[in-house]
Formats: sequence, structure tokens, C-alpha cells
Amino acid sequence: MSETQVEAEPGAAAQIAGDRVGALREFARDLGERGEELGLIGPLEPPRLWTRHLLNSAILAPLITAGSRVADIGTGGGMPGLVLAIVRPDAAFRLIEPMERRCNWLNEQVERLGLDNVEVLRGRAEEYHGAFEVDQVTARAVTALRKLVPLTAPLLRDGGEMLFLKGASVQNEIDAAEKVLRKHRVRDISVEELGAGRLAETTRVFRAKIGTHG
Ligand SMILES: C[S@@+](CC[C@H](N)C(=O)[O-])C[C@H]1O[C@@H](n2cnc3c(N)ncnc32)[C@H](O)[C@@H]1O
Repeated sequence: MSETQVEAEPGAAAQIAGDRVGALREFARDLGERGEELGLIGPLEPPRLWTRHLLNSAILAPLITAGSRVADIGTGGGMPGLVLAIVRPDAAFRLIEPMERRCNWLNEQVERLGLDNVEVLRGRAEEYHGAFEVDQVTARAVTALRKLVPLTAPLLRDGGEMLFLKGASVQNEIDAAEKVLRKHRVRDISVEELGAGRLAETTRVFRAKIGTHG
């Protein structure tokens, strides 16, 4: 097993997670120790757990609105939904994940960390269309934008917001998604670079609203 990264940029972690940094560290420890064996992270990930996964997810926290109802799609081992739920106890998170083993892991962490703002829902995002409405939807590494928009837009209230962590080819994804963006009334699109001056690796977020209100 590879050695888990000693917390990179501890100053940044404390700054981003505030008084929740202890809980984030507990989660990091468990994910680093058991994540590979449980198939939650690849064998190359433990040495870059903080840089690539935890801080990369937590950096979205300031974009979560106080009191927001949030759905995270394809949470896997916890990124970004569980990390955000740890850092933002003032928002309510639904983590939607089809794989049973990953849901068991997420539920175990929710219990262990005493999180009362998280509900883990086993299934695919499309199974929850029409079941509830949220204010914000998040996702990382689930699918390309042209598929992600139809998966997530029906979960959002009119005026709700999409926050997707994306890689360097995000503009190509936006271009390829032109039709579905129009079909789902996605507006106010921006790509923001987060973490500049705080993290060694900055993160891109696709940010947009849907519908006509808000
Ligand atoms: C590559 S993993 C990424 C996991 C996590 N978001 C991360 O960044 O580490 C993709 C995850 O999306 C889930 N997934 C795939 N299709 C989905 C769908 N239609 N609805 C919800 N989750 C889905 C998979 O089960 C898997 O856990």
C-alpha cells in the first residue's frame, strides 16, 4: 500500500475547512488507509490525497449557499459531496451514488463523523428525477457535460445552480454540449478557476443557472 500524503498545504486546509478541519482530517485518514482496498481510489492516489481530492473538493465550499439543499451526483468515495457536507454543516446534502459498496462507505463515514446534514441515496441520478428539488447540484468526474446536464438539470429548482468540477478541456465540453445547454435552459455560464494563491493546483468549476428565476 502506498503511503498517504501527509497533509499538503495544512494552512490552506485549515483556512478552507475552518473549525471543520478536524473532521476533514479524520475522513482523510480513513480514506487514505482503506480507500484503495475498498476500490474508492486508485493505487496512485494516497500520496496525493489532499492535493488532488480533499482540497480540490473543499475549495467549492464558498460557492455553497447557506441553507442550500444540495445534490451531489456520483459521490463515489466522497468527492466532492461528503467533503462539502463536512465543511458546510449549514447546508443539506443528498449524495446520489449507484454502487452499494460506495454507499455503505458513505453511510459509515456519515455515522462515524456524526454528520446530520447528509442523506445517502443509492441509485442513478435519473431515478430521482421528479422525486425532489434542490438549490444546487455538484459533481466531479462522472461524465462529460453534454451527458451531465440532462442527468442533473431535472433535479434543480427553477433558478437552481450547477457546480461541476472539470478539467482543462472544459471549454471543449461546453462547445460539445451547446444543444443540451439550450434545451435545459442553462444560462449565466462561467468557468471559474478556484484556489489561485491558496492551492498548489488550481481547480476549474463549471458554474451555471437553469430556468428563468433567481
Ligand atoms: C469516476 S467516479 C468519481 C467519483 C467521485 N465523484 C470522485 O470524483 O472521486 C464516478 C462515479 O459516478 C457514479 N455514477 C455513474 N453514473 C451515475 C449516474 N447516472 N448517477 C449517479 N452516479 C453515477 C459511479 O458509480 C462512480 O461512483
